[in-house]
Amino acid sequence: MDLIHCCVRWPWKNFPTSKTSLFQKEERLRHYNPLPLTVPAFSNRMPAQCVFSRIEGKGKRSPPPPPGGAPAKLAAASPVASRKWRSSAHALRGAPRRAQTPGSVTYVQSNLPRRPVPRSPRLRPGGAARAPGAGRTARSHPGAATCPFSAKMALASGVRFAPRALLRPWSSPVELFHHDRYRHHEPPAPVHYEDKHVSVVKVWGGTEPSRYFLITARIHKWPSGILRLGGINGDDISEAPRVCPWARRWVQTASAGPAAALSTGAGPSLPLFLLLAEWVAVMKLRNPPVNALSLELLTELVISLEKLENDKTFRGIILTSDCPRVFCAGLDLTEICGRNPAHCAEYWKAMQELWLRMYLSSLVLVAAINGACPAGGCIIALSCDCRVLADNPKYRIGLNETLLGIIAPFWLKDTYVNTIGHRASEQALQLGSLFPPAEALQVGLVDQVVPEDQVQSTALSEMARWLAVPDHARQLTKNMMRKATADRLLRQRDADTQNFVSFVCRDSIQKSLQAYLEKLRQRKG
Ligand SMILES: CC/C=C\C/C=C\C/C=C\CC/C=C/CC(=O)SCCNC(=O)CCNC(=O)[C@H](O)C(C)(C)COP(=O)(O)OP(=O)(O)OC[C@H]1O[C@@H](n2cnc3c(N)ncnc32)[C@H](O)[C@@H]1OP(=O)(O)O
Repeated sequence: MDLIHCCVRWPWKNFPTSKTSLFQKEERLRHYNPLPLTVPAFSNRMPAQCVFSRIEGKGKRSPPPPPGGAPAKLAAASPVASRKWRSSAHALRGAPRRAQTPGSVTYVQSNLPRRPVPRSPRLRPGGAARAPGAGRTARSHPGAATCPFSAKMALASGVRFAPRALLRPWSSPVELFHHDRYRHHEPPAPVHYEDKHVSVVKVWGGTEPSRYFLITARIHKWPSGILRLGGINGDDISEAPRVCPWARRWVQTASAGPAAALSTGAGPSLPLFLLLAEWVAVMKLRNPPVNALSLELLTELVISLEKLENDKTFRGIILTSDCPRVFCAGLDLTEICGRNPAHCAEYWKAMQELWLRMYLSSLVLVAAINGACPAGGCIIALSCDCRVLADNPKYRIGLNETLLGIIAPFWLKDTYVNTIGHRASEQALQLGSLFPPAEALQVGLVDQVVPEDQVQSTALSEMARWLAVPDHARQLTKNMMRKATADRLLRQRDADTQNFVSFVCRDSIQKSLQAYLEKLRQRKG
């Protein structure tokens, strides 16, 4: 099994959603001293992923910070680092204006006016209908002189934003643009911003109401090349054909996870205005040939889930398969065929544990089903919050236990009923139905059926949609919906294990399992 850390642009975890909190933050920010802040580093926990950067002056570029330097320190200080870092604006008040290090990453913010700025609506989406005074707001902002990037962005997009918005360390006009689109329920559209230092070639929005986006940026002052950051299309993170070495390194390390990016010290030195923070793990099942749930794989899955649950950096997991044509073949029949009762018991306990962990996981679990998904494979998928199935008639999904001469235990049945309803489950369970994609969608077993090459990207889109909901509310709701089903197993866990062991150890069942395995092997030949 593989754990791949994949970046999903997700800036909103700490973003105030209610009008009051938004207002409070604005009020605080209004009184910030407009001194330029040198951002010493970044932390993957910072709510601010967007760091405007500018290459100041014509001097030599400063080298990237050494490994274990400021970034590592800040990361170590995390999660309070971001708070400290934000409040450093206060600390700097009254301090002499610092000379900017050429090439250092700085916030684009300066000389903010203290006059009130219209607050609502904060932004208006750009496009043809430019909001009245859009350009004026940005141009008349004294900081605009030293901040052509933001001014131009405002002009180009036609959005009207308060200059102080630039102070908000967790946000940028680009983000605000999308946030606003989100609020107004408008479809996202590519936008184009220009500046002599940086041009954002395109901002690829997700489908509403997701708030992720991928940014393609050209960095003029660096050896030219287009750098695509983000990864909502699944795999664009390493697509950096001709970028400066720092950028390349950052992109490479970023795909290995935030920790790796930090440990090289590559992140903060980049002249990029986008840093990625919130992380989604992509878990790839890799137990060839068919990802049968062996005891080892079950154990691995349980451990990985626990790790990810405990690591507050993660908010979601995309579960998919690394084996061609098969998502998961369900229980590894060799683990229950010809084995002693103790082994069968251990095996079944591991299966229960995995189901309980997945079913009640506080993370968002999205199944990107890129292959056949029978029996236990289907249960793994049903334990997720959302399922995206590749549109291939060979990729069938369902609980086919009866065809093997065995019976789905009550908690498998409950999971089925909770997903597709009683009558459909009654029918499908008795018949051991395996649904092709179109039928699976119709019956409600999966949420989306998409072409095979779009499974991962759709799963990411789905993930963004689920992550758009505040964690606590989503988690409590999930718990409310699923707890009773999980509790039922928790109450009878030992009895269920005994049932399973005595059932599968029966001679008749062993014979039918053997025959089924034999049939599978012969079918191959
Ligand atoms: C009143 C109540 C009382 C008691 C209740 C208590 C307990 C209930 C008891 C039991 C409940 C148990 C619940 C079980 C849930 C399950 O998951 S059972 C497993 C069901 N799985 C299947 O039916 C899937 C079978 N496999 C396939 O259909 C195909 O292999 C698949 C479509 C997945 C892939 O097809 P293909 O790519 O063509 O591969 P092959 O068929 O050629 O297979 C390649 C090799 O893999 C071996 N294999 C396949 N599936 C399994 C498996 N599940 N376990 C182990 N091995 C498997 C196959 O034999 C081939 O092996 P070979 O290479 O030939 O050695």
